[in-house]
Amino acid sequence: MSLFSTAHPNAPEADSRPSPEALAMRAVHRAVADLRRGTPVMLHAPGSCLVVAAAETVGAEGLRELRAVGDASPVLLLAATRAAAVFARPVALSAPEEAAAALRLPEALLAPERLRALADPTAELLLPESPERAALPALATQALALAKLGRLLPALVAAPAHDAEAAARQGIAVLHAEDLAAYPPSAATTLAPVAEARVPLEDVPEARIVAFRAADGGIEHLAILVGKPEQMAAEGGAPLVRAHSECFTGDLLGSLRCDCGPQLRGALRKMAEVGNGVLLYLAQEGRGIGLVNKLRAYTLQDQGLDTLDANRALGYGADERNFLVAAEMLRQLGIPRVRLLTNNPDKMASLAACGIEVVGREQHQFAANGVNDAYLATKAARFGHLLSIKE
Ligand SMILES: Nc1nc2c(ncn2[C@@H]2O[C@H](COP(=O)(O)OP(=O)(O)OP(=O)(O)O)[C@@H](O)[C@H]2O)c(=O)[nH]1
Ligand SMILES: [Zn+2]
Repeated sequence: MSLFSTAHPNAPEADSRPSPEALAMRAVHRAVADLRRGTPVMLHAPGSCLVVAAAETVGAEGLRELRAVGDASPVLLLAATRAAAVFARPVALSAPEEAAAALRLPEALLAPERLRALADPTAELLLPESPERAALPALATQALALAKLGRLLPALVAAPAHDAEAAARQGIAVLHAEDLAAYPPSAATTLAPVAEARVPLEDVPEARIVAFRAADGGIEHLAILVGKPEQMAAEGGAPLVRAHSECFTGDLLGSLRCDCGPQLRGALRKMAEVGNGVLLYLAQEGRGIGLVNKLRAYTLQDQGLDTLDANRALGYGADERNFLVAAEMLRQLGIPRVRLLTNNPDKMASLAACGIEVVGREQHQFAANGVNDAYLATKAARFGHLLSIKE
């Protein structure tokens, strides 16, 4: 029987439609993918529409499309921290919750390379004229949140619009603001194990890897199981667990800028020593800002900012992670109680808030290496990590 035959046993019923949640998630993914490609998308809420494109990816074609759909000339939306640097002075925000500012875009600035430079604090900012502030359009903060979901710089060309249907007819993805607001929790609940294999490791001969995939189409999260932690949990024990956020540079290349490599290998060695444990390898590169933005943050750190202020200069928060995914993986593995290998009290609180019983903490500190000393000191001083730092 052909896979495409309508008589296929798994063919959907004629009247079966995806659930509202599935449709909402699909709309977010399409919007994120379009922003990453430089295509405009439209955000829609009762009474307002905003058409936006990412300043770092949009090209001439995307700008033409955006202007064809927008009602007024576009402005540039920036996170408040980035706006302050562009205006070369702190931006007075009218309300404390206002985390964004808008900039007028005269024709000279409405060019892809100018927009990229305005968005990116590591680029040289050569402005033909001094920038002026514009009124912040409705849905601006939601639009910037969408850019962050795509791990893009929170910087968007934006124009108010009135007709979502006309935009859809032009092939522009339309996203309801409420679907975007509901997105992060709904994505974590769709996690499911998709593959499992025995993978003997240098330090852990008895290791298994279980890969979990979410319906968000993102990179899979991995659980590395040492020994039989599920059995220990079933008998009421609390296995050793490390929730480790991916760090391409530290984990894979042995970068000296951070402590991730030693923490990863050290956690696995510790679990091998005690006979069991779970290392959750979470696809949360750069504390959730993605590898590209982490590299930008490193450039800013070489210019004198610390790891926290570098994130803020990019328009991101100090730590964009949540541990819903980690909690869901533990639940599905049958491990509701854990002893956590960490120096980060927020990680413990965050897992506990997601329903995991954290019965204890094991210190997970490794000696500074001469390059990461300031990074570790910042973690202790500004993130509240429980590290003992030698003066
Ligand atoms: N944005 C940013 N991310 C970084 C930087 N250095 C390391 N990271 C990322 O930070 C994450 C490492 O965090 P973890 O080791 O999981 O956790 P932690 O918050 O340090 O807490 P511990 O459990 O005590 O290690 C990884 O995703 C790294 O890519 C940096 O300078 N900037
Ligand atoms: Zn790292």
